[in-house]
Amino acid sequence: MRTIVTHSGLAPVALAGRTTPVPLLPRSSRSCAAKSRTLHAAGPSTTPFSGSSTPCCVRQSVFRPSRPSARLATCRAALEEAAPGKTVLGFVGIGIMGLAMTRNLLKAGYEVVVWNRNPDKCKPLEQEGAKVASSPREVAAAASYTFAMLSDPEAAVDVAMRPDGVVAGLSPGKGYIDVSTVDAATSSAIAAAVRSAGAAFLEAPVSGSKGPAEQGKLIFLTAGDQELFSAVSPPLDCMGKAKFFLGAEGAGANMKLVVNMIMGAMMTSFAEGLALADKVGLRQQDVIEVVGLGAIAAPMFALKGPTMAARSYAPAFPLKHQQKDMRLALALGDEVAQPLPMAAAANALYIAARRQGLADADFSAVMEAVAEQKAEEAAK
Ligand SMILES: NC(=O)C1=CN([C@@H]2O[C@H](COP(=O)(O)OP(=O)(O)OC[C@H]3O[C@@H](n4cnc5c(N)ncnc54)[C@H](OP(=O)(O)O)[C@@H]3O)[C@@H](O)[C@H]2O)C=CC1
Ligand SMILES: O=CCCC(=O)O
Repeated sequence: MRTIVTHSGLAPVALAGRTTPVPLLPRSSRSCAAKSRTLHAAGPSTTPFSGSSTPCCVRQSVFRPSRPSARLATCRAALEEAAPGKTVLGFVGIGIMGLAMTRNLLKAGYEVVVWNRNPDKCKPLEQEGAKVASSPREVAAAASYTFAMLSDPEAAVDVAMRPDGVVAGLSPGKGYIDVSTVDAATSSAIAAAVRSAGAAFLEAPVSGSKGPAEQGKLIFLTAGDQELFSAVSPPLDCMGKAKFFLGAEGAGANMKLVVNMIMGAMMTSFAEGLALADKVGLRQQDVIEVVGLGAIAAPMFALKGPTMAARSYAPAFPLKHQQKDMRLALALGDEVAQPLPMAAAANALYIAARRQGLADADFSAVMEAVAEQKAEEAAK
């Protein structure tokens, strides 16, 4: 597992529901007890709990308000490194990704307590040894570290903060790791609620889809409490091939939105290319092969091209989630006055595909919106 501890020089913080970059004050970092595989890629990172007894990899000053933060006041319990046979893990949100990720934790020998809104989705995991809880609170109360993989910001907030939600089951010494794709403000709000319960928070959205989730080859884009990052590194390593610690919470969410915005626009461009090729009598299979041999070759094109040519869209990454990510990325661009015209055009196509009833199909079904648009244009 590749581990990278880095930071961007700007720590995203949520202010009045917005994500605002705050400059980090430069200071030399010092490395202590760093894991041998930890690579300090780009300078210092943020300091985790000041009162923690666990050594951190890097330390630095971060601009903070003069009032002591809730984080420093409440999060003092040391976090134990997770280990199979010793640590109980929780997982809420057993969808496409949650199912595959939990399976890898079970395979690694962890005791796992799970919850899903639709309890039927927990049944296969129960047969594989997971315990099924009746609420998110029950999961967090039973587990040392609880992971969440939920659809969108609304679901993430609800599962964390409802009366029988995760936060109600947390206490000092526990941690909450939200691996859902959400915006930085949502993540910061959840982080504040988690810390007010005395627990630690890590946002850890993932790059990689159903296949990498099944193969334990996800890429974790984490930020938040670095001590929790260290404590849950063993389970992260069961589920992924690389993990980044990017600084204060918000940085992981923003990184994920940047990556998925690029991916979403790449997919629409690819779909347009396939549609145009078809219109001018080229074989789509030939286009896929030519693209795969040149400078714009991409694993995504190789994986999705043949099924797009066959107009078959079994969901690995549901289109409604890709459209949500485009929406969140555009909102982020709006906040920081960054024009994103390509992403905006791509987003319109994902919206069109949703209107065609393709929200639950794979995001490559945006092909149908492209083809439809071309047909409409031709009819004009
Ligand atoms: N699929 C992929 O390739 C990837 C997805 N992601 C991100 O991971 C997250 C999950 O994706 P994925 O597993 O594909 O999606 P799914 O649609 O398969 O799963 C969504 C999960 O969220 C739960 N959920 C939705 N709304 C609520 C709610 N209001 N209260 C409680 N639970 C709720 C669903 O419960 P229920 O079953 O009851 O509906 C389900 O467990 C998303 O944020 C997505 O963007 C990130 C990387 C890759
Ligand atoms: O959020 C979904 C990402 C899908 C992928 O990285 O392949």
